[in-house]
Amino acid sequence: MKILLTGGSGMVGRNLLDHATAATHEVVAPSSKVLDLTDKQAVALYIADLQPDLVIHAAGRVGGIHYNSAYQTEALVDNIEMGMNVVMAARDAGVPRLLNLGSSCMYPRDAPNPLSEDLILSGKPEPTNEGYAIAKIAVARLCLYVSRARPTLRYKTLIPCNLYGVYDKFDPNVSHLVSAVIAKVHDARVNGRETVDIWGDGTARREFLFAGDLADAVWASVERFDDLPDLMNVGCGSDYSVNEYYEAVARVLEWDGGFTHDLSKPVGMQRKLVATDRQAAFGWSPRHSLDEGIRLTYDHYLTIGH
Ligand SMILES: NC(=O)C1=CN([C@@H]2O[C@H](COP(=O)(O)OP(=O)(O)OC[C@H]3O[C@@H](n4cnc5c(N)ncnc54)[C@H](OP(=O)(O)O)[C@@H]3O)[C@@H](O)[C@H]2O)C=CC1
Ligand SMILES: C[C@H]1O[C@H](OP(=O)(O)OP(=O)(O)OC[C@H]2O[C@@H](n3cnc4c(=O)[nH]c(N)nc43)[C@H](O)[C@@H]2O)[C@@H](O)[C@@H](O)C1=O
Repeated sequence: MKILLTGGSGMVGRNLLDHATAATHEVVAPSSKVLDLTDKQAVALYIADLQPDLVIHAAGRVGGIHYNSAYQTEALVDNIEMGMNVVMAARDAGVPRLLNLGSSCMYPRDAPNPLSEDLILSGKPEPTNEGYAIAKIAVARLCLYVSRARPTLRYKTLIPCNLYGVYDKFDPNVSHLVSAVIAKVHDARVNGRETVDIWGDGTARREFLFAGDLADAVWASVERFDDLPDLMNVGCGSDYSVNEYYEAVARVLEWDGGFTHDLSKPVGMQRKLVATDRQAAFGWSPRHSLDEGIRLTYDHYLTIGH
């Protein structure tokens, strides 16, 4: 198939391109310099000209809790513009299949865990990523509306839990938990520091999936697209406390220092574990343990000049 991949230079996009299945398709992955997805007309012309069989929308303006709470305008506007432009251009060009990436941030702050797909829009999102969540919900809903109005077009959304992995972002201004902890513990290790700071009291819980596993789930969804539900969580089915993620990184990086807690930092949702019933029924599950994923991510981190 001829596949348009947006976000090909990002963590998810690069893991998708590295996956063996990518080589069995014609994957076209324009960079943001070639195709700015916030430019509605450029996107419409590009997709009408390319006429892909499938679009994988993996582009996004995304950062961890600090970025998303500090840049709510950009998180809302960029993600909603990119998503609307890509979905509407695909619809108008008659692209038959589209796979959109949402996020577990779409779920209401106070929804019961594990978070099942029917809970979307059942309550207010987490304030620290409200703009991002609204954009993600809007684009996921747009996919549903387009498919309902034109049944020959199947536009579906995967809802990944938090992600980490090779090609992740390690800058503390934009990084998510696991990549941030790897950078902080590495810094303590090489500079002989005895303590590392944890944001919050460390009791919040998170589910982190290795990005290589998400890529595998996306390709499995592409290969068995007609069996895929319109909306499906992608997760590892278990979560850990923030404190436990710090302990896991210290274990893998073989650092035996201590931890302090900075209670002035944002904490976000107390828990964010996605339900994996639909994922199990679809017949997919992740392969990497947390320690294996941290090891692979750290090996990558060391290759990029640290
Ligand atoms: N990371 C996570 O924990 C999670 C991520 N997701 C979702 O997965 C997707 C990928 O995330 P991730 O790989 O981590 O993100 P990254 O920040 O690593 O990559 C984002 C990608 O989007 C591209 N992009 C951003 N703005 C534009 C634009 N205006 N035009 C064209 N391309 C643009 C970037 O290109 P460039 O570098 O050129 O700007 C980059 O390729 C996103 O939709 C995100 O919301 C969902 C759940 C968790
Ligand atoms: C995937 C989803 O996830 C994002 O929300 P989030 O899950 O809250 O993001 P996070 O991974 O950055 O934080 C997870 C938890 O970890 C704690 N924490 C401790 N110490 C550090 C630390 O040093 N850095 C960070 N970032 N968090 C820390 C932090 O206090 C919080 O409790 C959305 O913005 C959005 O990007 C989105 O799509």
